[in-house]
Amino acid sequence: MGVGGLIVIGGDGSFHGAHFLEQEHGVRVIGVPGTIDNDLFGTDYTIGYHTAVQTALNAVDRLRDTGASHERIFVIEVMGRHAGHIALEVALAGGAEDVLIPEDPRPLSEVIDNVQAGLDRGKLSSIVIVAEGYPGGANAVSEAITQATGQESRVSILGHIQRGGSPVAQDRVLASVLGEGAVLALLEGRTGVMVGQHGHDLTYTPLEATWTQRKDVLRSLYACVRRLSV
Ligand SMILES: Nc1ncnc2c1ncn2[C@@H]1O[C@H](COP(=O)(O)OP(=O)(O)O)[C@@H](O)[C@H]1O
Ligand SMILES: O=P(O)(O)OC[C@H]1O[C@](O)(COP(=O)(O)O)[C@@H](O)[C@@H]1O
Repeated sequence: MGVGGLIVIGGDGSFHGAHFLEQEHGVRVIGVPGTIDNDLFGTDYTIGYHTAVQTALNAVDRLRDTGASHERIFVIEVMGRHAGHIALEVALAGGAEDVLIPEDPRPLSEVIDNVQAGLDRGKLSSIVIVAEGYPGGANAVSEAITQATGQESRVSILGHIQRGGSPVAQDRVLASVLGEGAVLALLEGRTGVMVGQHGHDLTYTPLEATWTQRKDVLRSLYACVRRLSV
Protein backbone atom coordinates (compact mmCIF):
# COMPACT_ATOMS: atom_id res chain seq x y z
CA MET A 1 0.00 0.00 0.00
CA GLY A 2 3.03 2.28 0.28
CA VAL A 3 2.14 3.20 3.85
CA GLY A 4 5.28 3.31 5.99
CA GLY A 5 3.47 3.44 9.30
CA LEU A 6 0.14 4.37 10.79
CA ILE A 7 -0.63 6.09 14.10
CA VAL A 8 -4.19 5.37 15.22
CA ILE A 9 -5.82 7.50 17.90
CA GLY A 10 -8.91 5.98 19.53
CA GLY A 11 -10.25 3.20 21.70
CA ASP A 12 -10.62 -0.55 21.36
CA GLY A 13 -12.68 -0.27 18.14
CA SER A 14 -9.96 1.70 16.39
CA PHE A 15 -7.29 -0.59 17.83
CA HIS A 16 -9.08 -3.70 16.52
CA GLY A 17 -8.94 -2.16 13.03
CA ALA A 18 -5.28 -1.23 13.46
CA HIS A 19 -4.45 -4.73 14.71
CA PHE A 20 -6.03 -6.38 11.64
CA LEU A 21 -4.29 -3.93 9.30
CA GLU A 22 -1.01 -5.01 10.83
CA GLN A 23 -1.83 -8.73 10.87
CA GLU A 24 -3.35 -8.95 7.40
CA HIS A 25 -1.49 -6.25 5.46
CA GLY A 26 1.77 -5.91 7.37
CA VAL A 27 1.24 -2.19 8.03
CA ARG A 28 3.26 -0.95 11.00
CA VAL A 29 0.82 0.52 13.49
CA ILE A 30 1.08 2.39 16.77
CA GLY A 31 -1.99 3.13 18.91
CA VAL A 32 -2.55 6.31 20.91
CA PRO A 33 -5.26 6.08 23.61
CA GLY A 34 -8.12 8.52 23.01
CA THR A 35 -11.40 8.14 24.88
CA ILE A 36 -13.13 10.29 27.47
CA ASP A 37 -13.95 7.15 29.46
CA ASN A 38 -10.31 6.48 30.50
CA ASP A 39 -11.06 2.76 30.37
CA LEU A 40 -8.12 1.56 28.28
CA PHE A 41 -5.65 -0.85 29.83
CA GLY A 42 -2.01 0.20 29.39
CA THR A 43 -2.09 3.86 30.38
CA ASP A 44 -2.91 5.86 33.49
CA TYR A 45 -4.98 8.33 31.48
CA THR A 46 -6.46 8.57 28.00
CA ILE A 47 -6.63 11.72 25.86
CA GLY A 48 -9.93 13.55 26.42
CA TYR A 49 -10.60 12.24 29.90
CA HIS A 50 -9.38 15.25 31.89
CA THR A 51 -11.36 17.63 29.68
CA ALA A 52 -14.54 15.60 30.09
CA VAL A 53 -14.08 15.57 33.87
CA GLN A 54 -13.58 19.35 33.94
CA THR A 55 -16.62 19.94 31.70
CA ALA A 56 -18.83 17.77 33.90
CA LEU A 57 -17.45 19.40 37.03
CA ASN A 58 -18.30 22.87 35.72
CA ALA A 59 -21.88 21.67 35.24
CA VAL A 60 -21.99 20.20 38.75
CA ASP A 61 -20.82 23.53 40.19
CA ARG A 62 -23.68 25.31 38.39
CA LEU A 63 -26.28 22.73 39.42
CA ARG A 64 -25.13 23.02 43.03
CA ASP A 65 -26.29 26.67 43.04
CA THR A 66 -29.87 25.64 42.25
CA GLY A 67 -29.62 22.68 44.60
CA ALA A 68 -28.64 24.95 47.49
CA SER A 69 -31.02 27.83 46.75
CA HIS A 70 -34.01 25.58 46.03
CA GLU A 71 -33.15 22.96 48.66
CA ARG A 72 -33.18 20.07 46.26
CA ILE A 73 -31.48 16.80 45.65
CA PHE A 74 -29.73 16.64 42.30
CA VAL A 75 -28.96 13.35 40.59
CA ILE A 76 -26.44 14.08 37.86
CA GLU A 77 -25.62 11.54 35.16
CA VAL A 78 -22.19 11.64 33.57
CA MET A 79 -20.90 9.60 30.64
CA GLY A 80 -19.38 6.18 31.03
CA ARG A 81 -21.38 3.35 29.51
CA HIS A 82 -19.05 0.75 30.97
CA ALA A 83 -16.75 2.74 33.19
CA GLY A 84 -16.98 4.91 36.29
CA HIS A 85 -13.70 6.84 36.01
CA ILE A 86 -15.39 10.14 35.07
CA ALA A 87 -18.06 9.72 37.75
CA LEU A 88 -15.52 9.08 40.51
CA GLU A 89 -13.35 12.12 39.83
CA VAL A 90 -16.35 14.39 39.29
CA ALA A 91 -17.91 13.17 42.54
CA LEU A 92 -14.73 13.71 44.53
CA ALA A 93 -13.90 17.09 43.01
CA GLY A 94 -17.52 18.22 43.17
CA GLY A 95 -18.09 17.22 46.79
CA ALA A 96 -20.96 14.89 45.93
CA GLU A 97 -22.84 13.04 48.65
CA ASP A 98 -22.55 9.74 46.78
CA VAL A 99 -21.52 8.15 43.49
CA LEU A 100 -22.76 5.14 41.56
CA ILE A 101 -20.60 3.35 38.98
CA PRO A 102 -21.10 0.31 36.73
CA GLU A 103 -18.09 -1.46 38.29
CA ASP A 104 -19.95 -1.67 41.61
CA PRO A 105 -23.73 -1.95 41.12
CA ARG A 106 -24.42 -1.74 44.87
CA PRO A 107 -28.01 -1.49 46.10
CA LEU A 108 -29.75 1.90 45.96
CA SER A 109 -30.72 1.52 49.61
CA GLU A 110 -27.14 2.49 50.53
CA VAL A 111 -27.41 5.75 48.59
CA ILE A 112 -30.84 6.46 50.03
CA ASP A 113 -29.52 5.91 53.57
CA ASN A 114 -26.65 8.25 52.83
CA VAL A 115 -28.92 11.00 51.48
CA GLN A 116 -31.38 10.50 54.35
CA ALA A 117 -28.58 10.76 56.91
CA GLY A 118 -27.63 14.11 55.37
CA LEU A 119 -31.23 15.32 55.52
CA ASP A 120 -31.46 14.22 59.17
CA ARG A 121 -28.38 16.26 59.96
CA GLY A 122 -29.99 19.32 58.38
CA LYS A 123 -28.46 19.26 54.90
CA LEU A 124 -30.71 21.23 52.59
CA SER A 125 -29.37 19.83 49.34
CA SER A 126 -27.48 16.81 48.10
CA ILE A 127 -25.71 15.80 44.93
CA VAL A 128 -25.47 12.22 43.70
CA ILE A 129 -23.30 11.45 40.68
CA VAL A 130 -24.36 8.48 38.53
CA ALA A 131 -22.31 7.00 35.72
CA GLU A 132 -24.45 6.35 32.64
CA GLY A 133 -23.67 2.62 32.90
CA TYR A 134 -25.09 2.16 36.39
CA PRO A 135 -28.26 0.05 35.96
CA GLY A 136 -31.27 2.33 35.37
CA GLY A 137 -29.13 5.47 35.19
CA ALA A 138 -29.95 8.72 36.98
CA ASN A 139 -33.71 8.46 36.44
CA ALA A 140 -34.00 5.23 38.42
CA VAL A 141 -31.80 6.64 41.18
CA SER A 142 -33.81 9.86 41.42
CA GLU A 143 -37.14 8.04 41.56
CA ALA A 144 -35.92 5.73 44.30
CA ILE A 145 -34.56 8.62 46.39
CA THR A 146 -37.78 10.64 46.09
CA GLN A 147 -39.92 7.64 46.93
CA ALA A 148 -37.88 6.75 50.01
CA THR A 149 -37.17 10.22 51.41
CA GLY A 150 -40.23 12.15 50.23
CA GLN A 151 -37.86 14.90 49.05
CA GLU A 152 -38.06 16.32 45.56
CA SER A 153 -35.11 15.46 43.38
CA ARG A 154 -34.13 16.58 39.93
CA VAL A 155 -32.25 14.68 37.25
CA SER A 156 -29.66 16.27 35.02
CA ILE A 157 -28.17 14.14 32.24
CA LEU A 158 -25.08 15.95 30.99
CA GLY A 159 -24.79 13.94 27.77
CA HIS A 160 -22.63 14.76 24.78
CA ILE A 161 -21.45 18.17 25.96
CA GLN A 162 -18.88 16.14 27.90
CA ARG A 163 -17.20 14.99 24.67
CA GLY A 164 -16.22 18.26 23.05
CA GLY A 165 -14.80 21.72 23.51
CA SER A 166 -11.40 23.14 24.14
CA PRO A 167 -9.06 20.64 25.84
CA VAL A 168 -7.69 21.37 29.31
CA ALA A 169 -3.92 21.67 29.74
CA GLN A 170 -3.50 18.10 31.06
CA ASP A 171 -5.02 16.71 27.86
CA ARG A 172 -2.89 18.93 25.64
CA VAL A 173 0.25 17.85 27.48
CA LEU A 174 -0.75 14.17 27.42
CA ALA A 175 -1.58 14.31 23.70
CA SER A 176 1.77 15.99 22.96
CA VAL A 177 3.77 13.47 24.97
CA LEU A 178 1.94 10.42 23.59
CA GLY A 179 2.02 11.82 20.04
CA GLU A 180 5.77 12.28 20.22
CA GLY A 181 6.07 8.82 21.80
CA ALA A 182 4.12 7.29 18.93
CA VAL A 183 6.35 8.86 16.26
CA LEU A 184 9.50 7.79 18.11
CA ALA A 185 8.07 4.28 18.49
CA LEU A 186 7.62 4.00 14.73
CA LEU A 187 11.13 5.35 14.12
CA GLU A 188 12.50 2.76 16.58
CA GLY A 189 10.79 0.04 14.57
CA ARG A 190 8.04 -0.79 17.04
CA THR A 191 4.65 -1.97 15.81
CA GLY A 192 1.39 -3.43 17.13
CA VAL A 193 1.56 -1.54 20.42
CA MET A 194 -0.25 1.31 22.13
CA VAL A 195 1.86 4.04 23.64
CA GLY A 196 0.74 4.96 27.14
CA GLN A 197 1.98 6.73 30.24
CA HIS A 198 2.46 5.30 33.69
CA GLY A 199 3.62 7.99 36.09
CA HIS A 200 6.29 9.81 34.10
CA ASP A 201 7.26 6.78 32.02
CA LEU A 202 6.15 6.01 28.48
CA THR A 203 5.02 2.42 28.09
CA TYR A 204 4.18 0.20 25.11
CA THR A 205 1.34 -2.30 25.47
CA PRO A 206 0.46 -4.87 22.78
CA LEU A 207 -2.76 -3.68 21.10
CA GLU A 208 -4.58 -6.91 21.93
CA ALA A 209 -3.91 -6.43 25.65
CA THR A 210 -5.77 -3.11 25.55
CA TRP A 211 -9.05 -4.94 24.95
CA THR A 212 -8.37 -8.32 26.57
CA GLN A 213 -7.22 -6.83 29.87
CA ARG A 214 -9.25 -4.50 32.01
CA LYS A 215 -8.26 -1.33 33.80
CA ASP A 216 -10.07 -1.00 37.10
CA VAL A 217 -11.26 2.31 38.54
CA LEU A 218 -9.07 3.75 41.29
CA ARG A 219 -10.64 2.02 44.28
CA SER A 220 -8.86 4.44 46.64
CA LEU A 221 -10.75 7.36 45.01
CA TYR A 222 -14.01 5.48 45.36
CA ALA A 223 -13.41 4.87 49.05
CA CYS A 224 -12.39 8.50 49.50
CA VAL A 225 -15.65 9.84 47.96
CA ARG A 226 -17.67 7.72 50.33
CA ARG A 227 -15.61 8.64 53.42
CA LEU A 228 -15.73 12.37 52.69
CA SER A 229 -19.44 12.50 51.90
CA VAL A 230 -20.53 12.30 55.54
N1 LIG B 1 -13.26 -5.36 14.94
C1 LIG B 1 -12.97 -4.33 14.14
N2 LIG B 1 -12.25 -4.54 13.02
C2 LIG B 1 -11.96 -3.51 12.19
N3 LIG B 1 -12.32 -2.24 12.39
C3 LIG B 1 -13.03 -1.97 13.50
C4 LIG B 1 -13.39 -2.99 14.44
N4 LIG B 1 -14.11 -2.43 15.42
C5 LIG B 1 -14.19 -1.13 15.12
N5 LIG B 1 -13.53 -0.84 13.98
C6 LIG B 1 -13.39 0.48 13.35
O1 LIG B 1 -12.92 1.42 14.30
C7 LIG B 1 -13.77 2.59 14.28
C8 LIG B 1 -13.83 3.19 15.66
O2 LIG B 1 -14.40 2.26 16.56
P1 LIG B 1 -15.37 2.74 17.72
O3 LIG B 1 -15.73 1.54 18.50
O4 LIG B 1 -16.45 3.58 17.14
O5 LIG B 1 -14.49 3.77 18.57
P2 LIG B 1 -13.28 3.56 19.57
O6 LIG B 1 -12.04 3.46 18.75
O7 LIG B 1 -13.33 4.78 20.39
O8 LIG B 1 -13.53 2.30 20.38
C9 LIG B 1 -15.10 2.08 13.78
O9 LIG B 1 -15.82 3.09 13.12
C10 LIG B 1 -14.71 0.97 12.84
O10 LIG B 1 -14.52 1.49 11.53
O1 LIG C 1 -24.09 8.14 22.35
P1 LIG C 1 -22.73 7.91 21.76
O2 LIG C 1 -22.35 8.93 20.77
O3 LIG C 1 -22.55 6.51 21.29
O4 LIG C 1 -21.67 8.14 22.92
C1 LIG C 1 -21.84 7.71 24.20
C2 LIG C 1 -20.74 6.81 24.66
O5 LIG C 1 -19.47 7.24 24.26
C3 LIG C 1 -18.65 7.50 25.37
O6 LIG C 1 -18.77 8.85 25.66
C4 LIG C 1 -17.22 7.21 25.12
O7 LIG C 1 -16.82 7.95 24.02
P2 LIG C 1 -15.35 7.95 23.47
O8 LIG C 1 -14.79 6.60 23.83
O9 LIG C 1 -15.50 8.17 22.02
O10 LIG C 1 -14.65 9.07 24.13
C5 LIG C 1 -19.26 6.67 26.48
O11 LIG C 1 -19.09 7.17 27.77
C6 LIG C 1 -20.71 6.70 26.14
O12 LIG C 1 -21.28 5.53 26.56
